[in-house]
Amino acid sequence: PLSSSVSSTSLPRHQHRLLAGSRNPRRPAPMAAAASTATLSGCARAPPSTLISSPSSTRLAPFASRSRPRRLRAAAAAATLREVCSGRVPDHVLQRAEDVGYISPTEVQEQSLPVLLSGQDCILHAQTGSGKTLAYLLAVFSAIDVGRSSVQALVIVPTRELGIQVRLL
Ligand SMILES: Nc1ncnc2c1ncn2[C@@H]1O[C@H](COP(=O)(O)OP(=O)(O)OP(=O)(O)O)[C@@H](O)[C@H]1O
Repeated sequence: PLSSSVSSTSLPRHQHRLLAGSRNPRRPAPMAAAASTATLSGCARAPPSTLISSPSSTRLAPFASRSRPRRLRAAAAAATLREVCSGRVPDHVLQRAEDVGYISPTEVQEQSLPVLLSGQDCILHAQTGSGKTLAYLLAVFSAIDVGRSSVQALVIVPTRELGIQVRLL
């Protein structure tokens, strides 16, 4: 149930999509789907997908400058990352995030985490290096049960290089 205004082929490679609990098993997730889990709360009756689109995403830089992380707009956020996650992300995950310096959310995180953590489908549309990966990983951590040994979330990325980056984060 993706937003009908966004087709799976019209988005550039760097965009990530989070499909939180597909409600239609006959409709496969698009190739660019970044993560999927069947255990997000409220997924069975979640409203249609939300498209989070950072204004800066319409001004894509040349490929050379997109290939390295951008300076993040984190300091201007009103709430801390911990506050935005509002008790839905395990404390040890937030503590680890703070230990490595993730105190304030980036713009795309600030906008998307309330939606993601409520269990809704969400498409994140923002420049490379804007913090999309951490946003959907926090949503995954809020949904999985670390006591279970079965696979509960799947992150699919289009290149091996991106897979390594996600794993490092
Ligand atoms: N809230 C934050 N505070 C500080 N640094 C952050 C924050 N969120 C992410 N970062 C760092 O910013 C860098 C870019 O983030 P990330 O890889 O999540 O961006 P992205 O939008 O997913 O990029 P891409 O489109 O290339 O996959 C990473 O090095 C990450 O560690």
